[in-house]
Amino acid sequence: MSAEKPVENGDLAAAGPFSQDEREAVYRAIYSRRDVRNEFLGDEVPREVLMRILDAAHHAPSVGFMQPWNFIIIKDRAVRQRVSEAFSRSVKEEEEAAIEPARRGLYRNLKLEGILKSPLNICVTCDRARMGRTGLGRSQQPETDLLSTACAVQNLWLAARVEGVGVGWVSILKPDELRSILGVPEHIAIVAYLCVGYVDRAYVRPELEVRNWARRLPLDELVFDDRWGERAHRGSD
Ligand SMILES: Cc1cc2c(cc1C)N(C[C@H](O)[C@H](O)[C@H](O)COP(=O)(O)O)c1[nH]c(=O)[nH]c(=O)c1N2
Repeated sequence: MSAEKPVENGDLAAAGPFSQDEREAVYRAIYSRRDVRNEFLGDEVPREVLMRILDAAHHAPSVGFMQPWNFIIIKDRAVRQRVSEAFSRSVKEEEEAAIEPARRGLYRNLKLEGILKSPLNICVTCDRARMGRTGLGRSQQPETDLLSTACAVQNLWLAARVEGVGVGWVSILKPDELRSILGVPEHIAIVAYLCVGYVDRAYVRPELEVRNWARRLPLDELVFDDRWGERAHRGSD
């Protein structure tokens, strides 16, 4: 794909607004998407549903249209058992000790993964050399390949939501342990380990908010006008 080609009629189409119902559906997916740990039903997700979700992930934006992702679908219970053990080791040996002592009791009561409870797990990886070492858009920000892969995860998460499928991201795992369990080559970065399965109930607010671990920050405090820290134009827009 290197010969120059002019844009033709038909390469562009009307990009009009969504109808009210369509808008509401998209925002509903965004606001009701949750990180799922414990509510998995265990029923198998049919291949065609899974492929719709992965195709949505595959339509995420990516730097230089690099599409650096791969998706490893993990159903084998023995493999998930090994990942679950790696998770428990990481919690006990490192993460728990890093939590401030006053919050350790609360931390221990949090459920932070559904590796075995969900019927399948997906590991999302990033091939950092897929389009050559530094493709279009990466000369100044090489990490944008990883960011692109995170965009794919978000598409996956939202598409799963509209299919009634819950997703939980587990990052309390050493990438090298995952690499060895899943046979991921050295040059491929591990970006996300996801627990995936049908759910019939979900938290209305983030579970970490419900359990008093953190609260949603007011958007107003996070938005600046023109320069960091400035809120000069608020109310006059
Ligand atoms: C990169 C990354 C990594 C993790 C998470 C998310 C993301 C984006 N989250 C989920 C996280 O706790 C959750 O998104 C927030 O608490 C907000 O809740 P909702 O996603 O809105 O339900 C998460 N949750 C969990 O129980 N164990 C984990 O290891 C992680 N790791």
